Amino acid sequence: MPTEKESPMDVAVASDNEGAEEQPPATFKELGVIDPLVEACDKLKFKHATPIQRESIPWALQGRDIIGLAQTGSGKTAAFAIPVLQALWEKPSGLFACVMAPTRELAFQISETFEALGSVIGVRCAVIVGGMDMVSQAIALSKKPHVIVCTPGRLQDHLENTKGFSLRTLKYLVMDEADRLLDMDFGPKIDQILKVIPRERNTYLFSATMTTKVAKLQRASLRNPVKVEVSTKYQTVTTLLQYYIFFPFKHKDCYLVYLLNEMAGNSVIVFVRTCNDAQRVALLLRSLGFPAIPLHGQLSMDKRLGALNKFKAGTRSIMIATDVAARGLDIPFVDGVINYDIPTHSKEYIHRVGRTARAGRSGKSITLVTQYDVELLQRIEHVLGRKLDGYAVDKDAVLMLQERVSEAQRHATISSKRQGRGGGGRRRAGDDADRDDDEVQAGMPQKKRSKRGGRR
Ligand SMILES: Nc1ncnc2c1ncn2[C@@H]1O[C@H](COP(=O)(O)OP(=O)(O)OP(=O)(O)O)[C@@H](O)[C@H]1O
Repeated sequence: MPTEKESPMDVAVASDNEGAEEQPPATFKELGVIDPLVEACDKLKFKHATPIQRESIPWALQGRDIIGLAQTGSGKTAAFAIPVLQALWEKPSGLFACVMAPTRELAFQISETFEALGSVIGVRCAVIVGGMDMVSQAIALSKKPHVIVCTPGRLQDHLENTKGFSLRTLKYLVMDEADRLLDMDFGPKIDQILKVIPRERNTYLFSATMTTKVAKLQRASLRNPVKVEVSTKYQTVTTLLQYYIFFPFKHKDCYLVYLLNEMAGNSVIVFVRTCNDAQRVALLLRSLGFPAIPLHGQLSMDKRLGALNKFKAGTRSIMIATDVAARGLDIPFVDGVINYDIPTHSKEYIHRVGRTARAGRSGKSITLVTQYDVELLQRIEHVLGRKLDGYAVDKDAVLMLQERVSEAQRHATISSKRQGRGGGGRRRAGDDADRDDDEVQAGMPQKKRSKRGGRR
C-alpha cells in the first residue's frame, strides 16, 4: 500500500493483508452476487469465494474502482469478471467491458473465464490479439460483443483502422497484470487507448505484483479507487516449495537434465531468457528423449497456441518458455517450475513460480544459479523477504550425464542452424509485438554474455 507520502492519489485501503486470509469463507450469494452467476460459480465448483474475491467483489458491486493485489493462482480473474458480468446483467448495453492483458495466451484464457461464468446470462466475448487475422477480428467486433479481451497493441490497431469500431459505450475497463500493462513498454499505448474511452467508467487493476508508483497508477485514471490487498507486494503462496541450486555455469545443461530425470512423469515449465534459448533447450531435451515443447514470442500464433494446448493436454509434459508464459497462465496440474535462466526482474520471479501451486495445490520451483547469477538471487531473496532453500543434488550423478548431454548439445546446435536457414526463426512484424518480454527480459547486454565464454 502506498504511504501517504508516496501517493497523492485518493486510494482507500479495504483490507489488511494479514487479516484477509484468516476470515471465515463466504459464499458468492453472501457477497451480493446474483443467482445466475452464483449458479455459474457452482457449475465451476467454486463453493466459496477466495480471499481476493471475498474482499473485492462487495466493493466492486458498490460501483467502486478497484486495485486488487493477491498471490498468483488465487482467483483474481473471477474477482473482476463477476462484478463486470453482474453489471452487464443489470444494465445491458452495447460494447460494455474491455479487459486488457499483456499476452495473447492470457487474453484467450480470460475470455474463457468470462464465457464460463457468463454463459448463463448470454455474454458475447471477442478476443482481439496480435498475430491473428485483422479482418476476422473486425467481423467479430461488428457482431457487437459485450466484452472484448485484448492485448493493447492490437486494440489500438483496430481503434485506428477498423471502420465503425469505437469504445464510446464502454462502462468497464479491466487491466489484468496491471503493473506490466502500466510499465514502459505498454504505457504509451495504454495512454492512447485511454484517450478514447469514456471517463465515466469503472476501472479495475489486478495483479500479483503491483506498482506503488503514483505516476503509473495515474496512467489508469482511476476514480476514488479502493485498494484490496490480500497479500504483500511480493508474496508467494505457502503451498509452493522454492529451491535453488548453485553450480558452475558450464554444467548448466547437465543440471537441467538431471532435474528433469528426477521429475520424470511430472508436468514442468522451464523458463529461459530468450527465444533462441527456448528453441535450443527444447531441441537439446528432445534429442535426449524428453517430451519438450518450446513456447516463445517468435513462434507464429498458431504454434504458440498449439504448444500450449499440447502441454495442457499432457502430450508434452515439459514446456520450455520465455517470459511470454510467466504471467497469468492457469494450468492447474503444473507440478514444477525450473528457472533455467534466473529472471532478471524479481517481480517476474514471483509470476514464473506462480505457474505452479495454484488454487491451493502444492508445487515446487527450482532456480538454477551459476557464478554469474548470485546477485540476482540475492535480489529475489530480498524482495521475497527470505532465503531460498538449497536443493539436494547428487553431484556425481549430474557429472555422469556430461557425455550424453555434450552429444545432445551438438545435435541441438546443428538442428538450430538448419531451422535458422529454413526460416524457422520468424521475425515479428509490427503489431505482432504485443508482448516482447523476450527482449525485455534479455536484459543482459550482449557483450557481457559473450564474456561468459558463450554457451553454445
Ligand atoms: N472461488 C473459487 N473456488 C475454487 N477455485 C477457484 C475459485 N476462483 C477461482 N478458482 C480457480 O483458481 C484458479 C486460479 O485462478 P486465476 O487464474 O484467476 O488466478 P490469478 O489470481 O489470476 O493468478 P495469476 O496471478 O497467476 O494470474 C483457476 O483455475 C480458477 O478456476
